[in-house]
Amino acid sequence: MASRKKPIVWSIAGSDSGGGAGIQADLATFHNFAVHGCTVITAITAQNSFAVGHVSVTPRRTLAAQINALDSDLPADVIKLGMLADEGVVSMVAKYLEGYIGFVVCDPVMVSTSGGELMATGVCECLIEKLLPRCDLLTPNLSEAEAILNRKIKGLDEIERAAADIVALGARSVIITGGHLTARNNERHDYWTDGIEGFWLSGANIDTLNTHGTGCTFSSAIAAAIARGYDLRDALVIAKAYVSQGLRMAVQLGGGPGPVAHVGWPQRLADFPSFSRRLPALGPRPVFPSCDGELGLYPVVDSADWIARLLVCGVKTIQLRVKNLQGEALRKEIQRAVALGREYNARVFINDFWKIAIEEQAYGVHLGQEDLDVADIAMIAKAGLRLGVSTHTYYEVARAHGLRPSYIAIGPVYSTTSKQMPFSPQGVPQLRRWVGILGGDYTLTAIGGIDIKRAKEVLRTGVRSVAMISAITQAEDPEAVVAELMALHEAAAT
Ligand SMILES: Cc1ncc(COP(=O)(O)OP(=O)(O)O)c(N)n1
Ligand SMILES: Cc1nc(C(=O)O)sc1CCOP(=O)(O)O
Repeated sequence: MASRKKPIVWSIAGSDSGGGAGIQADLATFHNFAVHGCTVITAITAQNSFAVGHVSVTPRRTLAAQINALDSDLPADVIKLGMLADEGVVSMVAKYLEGYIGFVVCDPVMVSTSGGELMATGVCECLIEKLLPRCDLLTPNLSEAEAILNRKIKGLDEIERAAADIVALGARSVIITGGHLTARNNERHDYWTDGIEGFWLSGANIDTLNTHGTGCTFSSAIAAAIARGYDLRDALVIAKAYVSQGLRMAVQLGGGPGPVAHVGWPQRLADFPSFSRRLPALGPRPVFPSCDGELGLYPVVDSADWIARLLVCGVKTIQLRVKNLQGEALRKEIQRAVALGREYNARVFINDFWKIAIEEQAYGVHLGQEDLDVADIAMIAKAGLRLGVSTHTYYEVARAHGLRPSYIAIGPVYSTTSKQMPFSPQGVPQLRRWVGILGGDYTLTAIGGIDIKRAKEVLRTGVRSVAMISAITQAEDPEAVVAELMALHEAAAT
């Protein structure tokens, strides 16, 4: 018998006879994420796109029988909680979760899109007391967050405080989603926090009436992405993209709001959110100049001597990545690199040292994700420098996308010996996926473990630039390697 490879996700939620929300939305989502969905049906609702007509809460014995049947044979990698109609259901689920060690995502379903009550009065308190402490992530919309906190959330500015207060009630983390209150700059902004750090995810404001099942789909997409091995922050980005895509593709099927569409892994950048630490300000964001065409071969070197040696060979993009100099010696190295760039009409990017790069009027700076926490991004844009940003995951791409940089670096494609990496190689298929998502809007470069042989398959993904350290700087004949790599880039461009 073949061994089990597919992750298992349970949905403990209500059935929606209309097929747009609840268990039905969860299973459609799980299928799209290639995880196996198991269900514990907590209630049967008779509903269509207009209204919830009838709710029948599952008898205790039937609820327990479903849980026991799954627990003994199909244990959950992740559990997603949806409609928990009454205190009995909440208590039984909470009891089961006492012995469960996996990740729990809870969508505190209270009211349907059509306005039907899906949680009895008083159950919210029980949920707060018994379930919240066992939730790794709670995904309330604004009105659910208001019900949990028993107060109105009056503006975008109050959302961060509300989220922190929900965490203080016991949930390990929370993301507050959607609602008219969160629209700004024609985007919708969701806020996540675990009480220690927090961030906003901003996505397109999709103008549709067909929003039935949005919350269920979002929470089950997060659960499925986590079961697939993604980190929580990546799962949030992927799930928001999945829902945006679903809203964009949604069609009206009955007379009322139609269901969110389930059309596979998100593919378009327009559906992906961007990330920001603080509430996005009203008005336009800083603008970075473009890189004036594809970057082509992109050596990353540690001295101005290397820059001089490679620019003579015709290299048109290069990065000074110095880790062992400071003070005047560092400034002199950067000054020389900038001057060489001017002399050879090449793009010279300065890694990390954005202040000196501005002072010396470099062509551009390259920043890693940690640098983004400390660099003055607006100042770099105002000085007219190009910005390149490293990315390794969905969350980091969302963060880069929030800045609209001049280029995005994707890595590591393969494992690298030039840098200690906390990330596994992304691989060529994922690079190809990134080229599909980002390539129409961003200049890209691929980095990490790429040598001449691998450069061929990397360039076949459609990426038009390969960045590399060791394949050039450790080569016996760097000039010959550079000539061959430049020819490969030229061939790929034609
Ligand atoms: C083109 C390119 N891509 C990625 C990196 C890595 O930058 P960063 O994450 O800042 O890490 P360090 O280079 O500082 O170790 C890069 N330098 N260039
Ligand atoms: C500096 C660096 N950044 C990476 C990233 O993925 O962000 S990979 C990497 C090292 C690239 O060196 P080599 O070409 O020798 O593998």
